[in-house]
Amino acid sequence: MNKESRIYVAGHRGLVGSAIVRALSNQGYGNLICRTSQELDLRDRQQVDRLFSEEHIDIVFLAAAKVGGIVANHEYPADFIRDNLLIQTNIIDAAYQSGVEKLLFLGSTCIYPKLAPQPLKEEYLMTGELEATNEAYAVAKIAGITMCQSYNRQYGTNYISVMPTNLYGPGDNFDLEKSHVLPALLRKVHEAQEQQLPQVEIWGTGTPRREFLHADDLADACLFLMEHYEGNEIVNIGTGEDISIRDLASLIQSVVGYQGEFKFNTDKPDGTPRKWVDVSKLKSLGWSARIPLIEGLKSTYEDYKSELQTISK
Ligand SMILES: NC(=O)C1=CN([C@@H]2O[C@H](COP(=O)(O)OP(=O)(O)OC[C@H]3O[C@@H](n4cnc5c(N)ncnc54)[C@H](OP(=O)(O)O)[C@@H]3O)[C@@H](O)[C@H]2O)C=CC1
Ligand SMILES: C[C@H]1O[C@H](OP(=O)(O)OP(=O)(O)OC[C@H]2O[C@@H](n3cnc4c(=O)[nH]c(N)nc43)[C@H](O)[C@@H]2O)[C@@H](O)[C@@H](O)C1=O
Repeated sequence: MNKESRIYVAGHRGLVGSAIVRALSNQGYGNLICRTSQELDLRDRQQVDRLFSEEHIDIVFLAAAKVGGIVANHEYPADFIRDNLLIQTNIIDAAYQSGVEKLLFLGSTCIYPKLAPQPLKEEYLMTGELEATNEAYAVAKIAGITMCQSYNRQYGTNYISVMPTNLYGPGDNFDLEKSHVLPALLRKVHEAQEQQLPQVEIWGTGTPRREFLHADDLADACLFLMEHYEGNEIVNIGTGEDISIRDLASLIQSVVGYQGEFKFNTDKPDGTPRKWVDVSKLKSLGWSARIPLIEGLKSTYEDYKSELQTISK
């Protein structure tokens, strides 16, 4: 990858894709190719082939996917497996057919078994049963990883796969039914504060533990790996520190300045008990996360409030 490379960021309006575009622009990569889902439906192979034949793409960041929180994954498994298999298969194969130099595929730490030993090492892939709430999504991600590895072996391509932990940041999805926990709790606590509500509902027991990485750190890691890593082995991306959902809620409470209480709705699923990421491979390559959770929460909350102001104008 060099500063003249023609770089396609699939999913450039999403949480991850927009952070990758910011990072590429900040580092002087000027030839960026982007399409919204309205302009190009990545589930349609003909449309994908047309993009690759017209744009002479050198590099691909595959950050387009159907993404959602625990309940969305659980309720719409068919949509998650179909859309993700189509999007990633179309892009990976079109990239091969058109001679793309290098591609980065975004997986997720949900590919690891539900009860894998902690912290999650890359070698735990396919060593046990997946978490039921996101099995369909995880199977699609595992297919994407295997597809990249198989193309590398058979066709000599240079495709890498990264497994980020739970992400957050500006431009996240704040829809209460479909989003992940961090944006959902920021919104719920903010609205409870505004409306002076005494309680905020938290799904599940509050005991599951998750690791949260800011999207700008993730994007920085993706660029670093595209510049410095080649290989068939998957690479975890995280901070190496996790937190319980209950403690995350308390942290958000302090950021928003909310005085009310939390009520735990145990009719909602907990999901995987823990997803603590082993980041030793990434560290040994020379990269570590920089944005502390509390700082990332504060800036994401400020961003959320400015978005609300823009919408209300
Ligand atoms: N968010 C997280 O916590 C984590 C995310 N990841 C992975 O990172 C990647 C990006 O996730 P994230 O940024 O959070 O997701 P978002 O939902 O924020 O963004 C996804 C993007 O994909 C695009 N997209 C979806 N369907 C189509 C389609 N049919 N055709 C064209 N474009 C489409 C959307 O485009 P448009 O806006 O134009 O509609 C959107 O910009 C995914 O692979 C995800 O699995 C991994 C671990 C954690
Ligand atoms: C990134 C990752 O994201 C998903 O897996 P998940 O980590 O379980 O995601 P989540 O952020 O939705 O929940 C984390 C925890 O938080 C609890 N929780 C409390 N209150 C709310 C709440 O209000 N909303 C949500 N969404 N969760 C809540 C919730 O019950 C759970 O215990 C998959 O898409 C998976 O495929 C994937 O890759």
